[in-house]
Amino acid sequence: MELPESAWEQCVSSLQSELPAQQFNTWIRPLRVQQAEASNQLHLIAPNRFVLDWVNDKFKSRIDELLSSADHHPITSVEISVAPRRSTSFETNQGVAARQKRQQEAPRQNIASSQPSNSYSRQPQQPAVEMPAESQMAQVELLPAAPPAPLNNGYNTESFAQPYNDNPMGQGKVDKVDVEGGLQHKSNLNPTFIFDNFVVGKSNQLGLAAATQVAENPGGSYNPLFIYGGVGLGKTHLMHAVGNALCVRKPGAKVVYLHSERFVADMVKALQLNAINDFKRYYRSVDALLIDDIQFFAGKERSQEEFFHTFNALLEGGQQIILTCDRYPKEINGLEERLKSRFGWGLTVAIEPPELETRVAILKRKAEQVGAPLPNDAAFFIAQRIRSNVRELEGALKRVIANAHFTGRDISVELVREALKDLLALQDRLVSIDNIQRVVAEYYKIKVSDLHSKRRSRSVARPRQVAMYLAKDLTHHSLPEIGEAFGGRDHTTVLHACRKIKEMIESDADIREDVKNLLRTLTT
Ligand SMILES: Nc1ncnc2c1ncn2[C@@H]1O[C@H](COP(=O)(O)OP(=O)(O)OP(=O)(O)O)[C@@H](O)[C@H]1O
Repeated sequence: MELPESAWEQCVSSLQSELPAQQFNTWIRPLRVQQAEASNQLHLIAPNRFVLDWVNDKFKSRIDELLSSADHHPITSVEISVAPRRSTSFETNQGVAARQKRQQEAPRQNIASSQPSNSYSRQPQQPAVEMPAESQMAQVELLPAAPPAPLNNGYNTESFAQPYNDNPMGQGKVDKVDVEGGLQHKSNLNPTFIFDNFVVGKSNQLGLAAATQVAENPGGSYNPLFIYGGVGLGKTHLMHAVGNALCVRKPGAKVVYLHSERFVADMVKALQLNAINDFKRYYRSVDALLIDDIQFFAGKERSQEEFFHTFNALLEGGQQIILTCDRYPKEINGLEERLKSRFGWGLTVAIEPPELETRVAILKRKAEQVGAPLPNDAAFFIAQRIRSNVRELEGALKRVIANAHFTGRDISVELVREALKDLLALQDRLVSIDNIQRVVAEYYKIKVSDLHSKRRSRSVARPRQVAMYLAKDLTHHSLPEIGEAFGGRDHTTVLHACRKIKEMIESDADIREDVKNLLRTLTT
């Protein structure tokens, strides 16, 4: 191994232990080492300017520090630049030729005018040469997308993009219908999922920043935009927000949202009806393709194959792709390697569960939207009880509002307690001190009795402190009560444990991960 590379590996593993997984995956993981000219130099490649600027701003000094003190071969000069343009089939002459062929094949009668109505400002593209992503950004303002093909084989393209009605607020996905040259196109965009009503906090600010960038520069260097994170955290909302913004920016833009299961179902249907070419043409003609929950592609080889080609064609044409997933691309089992690696070509951002203040802000905003006054103490009460999922937060709020409506009372903590009685009772069972001790002991592979014991070895003392911290955070027991439940300890011991773990959550990635996992187990 080249010396700078092994120094970089060391640096990466230090950063991995120092940073939250979300930050590590978003900013450090995509960096690549370029062949260095001297053993004390390192040249890193960032996939795009967004990552480059962020890394330079936030992590460069730490990277310099770690590399200059690398064990055997300190690096004295570190340079980071943006990835050169990819020299794959995407931007090769064959790629351009393929796209031109698609355009020529598209039937003339469907082109209303020589100006494409469904593209962003696009310029003819030069055959590709290796060039930095800077020039790529300008260059991907590309050719018109292939105009829509006529329907044949009796296959109605409308069915490609049925609304996928998974909106828990109950409005359903409202379709936008464009009629272009006889092709009925449905965007499936939910008009209520917009940037304006997306509440930002620490947990989702990266996702929002990336989505905003894409809305401002579709088909630019953040293509594809890959948003990942747990259930009900706002991935779909952000994706629609980009789509809606694109339609405002360019009325008539052909933006298509669909769930990955719909893509699979439509593909199967197209195969059955012998209409796979229509299927291909349809998806390759869009300005932006938004596919939700792509983990459902796992294990579906034919769909992956088809999606792979669609994906390539869209990227090649400078058309924006946005994908969401419940996990980091590399962690999707059953997905072809070539897709995994392509998913990381643009920008990958994580959305984390919202912290307390963001949960309160979301509740207040949602209540305001429906004109229901929600006092702060009631909002805090709900937000403290429902932690891991915005969709559940919304569900709880809906129940509270409905209860206030039917009983003719104002919303208060008391009313919240009544409206959410069954949910809170279930939670109380889940987050009793006994259960916390059981879950923590299981997680750290120790015995519950160890948590009660006087043993002070690190392997027991740290889990005990974590369990005390969780007991304070999740239950309503006082410090003396918690101390009592941990082998009759003093309340100052509990207080010390809570402070220590709180501090470690900031400074120690392992503890942060442990607490996050335990919270997830205990609250969902
Ligand atoms: N930051 C936020 N501000 C306002 N609303 C939010 C926010 N995050 C999530 N929501 C709302 O929470 C609900 C669930 O969000 P969404 O459907 O986008 O989640 P998801 O991450 O795509 O979940 P899944 O993985 O289940 O598809 C939506 O109604 C959305 O509007």
